[in-house]
Amino acid sequence: SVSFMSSREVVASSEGSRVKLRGWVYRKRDLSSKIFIVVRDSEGIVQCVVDRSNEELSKAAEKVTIESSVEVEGVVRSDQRAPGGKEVNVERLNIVGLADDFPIKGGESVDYLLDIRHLWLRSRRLTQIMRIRATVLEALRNYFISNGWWEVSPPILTQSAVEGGATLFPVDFFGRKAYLSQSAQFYLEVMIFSLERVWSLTPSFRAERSRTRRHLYEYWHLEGEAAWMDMHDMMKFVEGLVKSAVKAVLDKRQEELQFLRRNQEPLEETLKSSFEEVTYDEAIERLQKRGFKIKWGDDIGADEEKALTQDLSVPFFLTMFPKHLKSFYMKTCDRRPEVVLGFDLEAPEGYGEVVGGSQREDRYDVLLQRIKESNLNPDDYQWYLDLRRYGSVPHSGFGLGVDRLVMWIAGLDHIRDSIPFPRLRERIYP
Ligand SMILES: NC(=O)C[C@H]([NH3+])C(=O)NS(=O)(=O)OC[C@H]1O[C@@H](n2cnc3c(N)ncnc32)[C@H](O)[C@@H]1O
Ligand SMILES: [Mg+2]
Repeated sequence: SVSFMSSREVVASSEGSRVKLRGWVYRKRDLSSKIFIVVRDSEGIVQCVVDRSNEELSKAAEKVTIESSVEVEGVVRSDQRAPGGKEVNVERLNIVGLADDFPIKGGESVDYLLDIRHLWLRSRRLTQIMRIRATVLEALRNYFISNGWWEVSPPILTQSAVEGGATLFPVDFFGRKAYLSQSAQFYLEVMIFSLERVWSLTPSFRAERSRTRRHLYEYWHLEGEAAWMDMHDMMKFVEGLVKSAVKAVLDKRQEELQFLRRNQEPLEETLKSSFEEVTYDEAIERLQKRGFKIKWGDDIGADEEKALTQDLSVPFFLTMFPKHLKSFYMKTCDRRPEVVLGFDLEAPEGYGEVVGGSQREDRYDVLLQRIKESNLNPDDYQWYLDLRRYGSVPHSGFGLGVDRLVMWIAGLDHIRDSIPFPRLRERIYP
């Protein structure tokens, strides 16, 4: 007997082949002499045709509803009008699960579609995006592993604010205050004294004040930390990491990029170019030339990032920030103590920051001073300070926003479509 084939295999089968496929009813058209049923599976769609002259088959075909799960058996026939140029002449149709009236018919509001995200994720557009996301994740993991970095598993329940107290989500931990992790960084810094080069992929949580198209409240955070590497060493590694993800999508997800009508030129150019380093000083000058009322020491926010990246096709590094703009753990520049060895990777086409990283302050007394300057309680960071008391080493690290990287590579307008279940200011359902 014939075994089940994917929609891709069916469309690739030659005329006259007998095939069996299964999936969900994506579209249905009821005509006088035929009923067209388009079946969707994880690989794509296939048009199946029921001839009305077959009464028993027609009864089943009339009964089937959108998103019903079905098994189909029949013979492949070429027809240029059908998706992929092939269709199946149905000889057997088994309704596995008859669907209720499917609530998505087209034209629904974004808010309503987010309310039924658990059903909207079946849509072809989100399915293409989730395949791109999976390929990005696979490439990122493989890049670390193939370069000999060790995956570690940091805690999510923590008592340390890494990126400031304003975006912490507090958790009641049996009467003690804890927080959902903003970043695994400090725990990765522990691990470099044994494994030297480590990485983790975890959810990070940010109680963001601003609602923008590139902020989630729970996002997927790929972080790396390495002993002996300085800021520029780490920037070189990050460039290779990001390029590996872009290359994987260009090589393996062409169908999806074309379905999304993503202009691939910037991605292709990214692979052919090296990422420029633009210092904060230079960025301020560029913004002033563009008419921004900005001076040295001001923050470079979303609008400024957009202006700096809008007309570019290749990511670039923004480096050497004023100390007061950045986190306490960043190492100050010996030549310019008012500047820290921090870097952000800015994605082109207006997407902005996708990676934040730095060389870390490895001197105990300077780090302690920076903690105090930042109005933090040194007692909360005693274990982190300890790392500078027992064989401290120069070291650097970074955090990459997976959802932001997917948003840029797939060319999305809003970060919410880069992740299956976006956590937004008003949304933790479904
Ligand atoms: N190990 C490290 O050195 C990471 C460091 N402690 C850190 O958390 N840096 S970061 O705050 O810039 O966040 C890193 C990246 O994490 C992403 N990010 C940061 N915040 C968000 C939100 N709210 N939504 C989505 N993505 C976000 C964005 O791409 C940032 O560049
Ligand atoms: Mg940042």
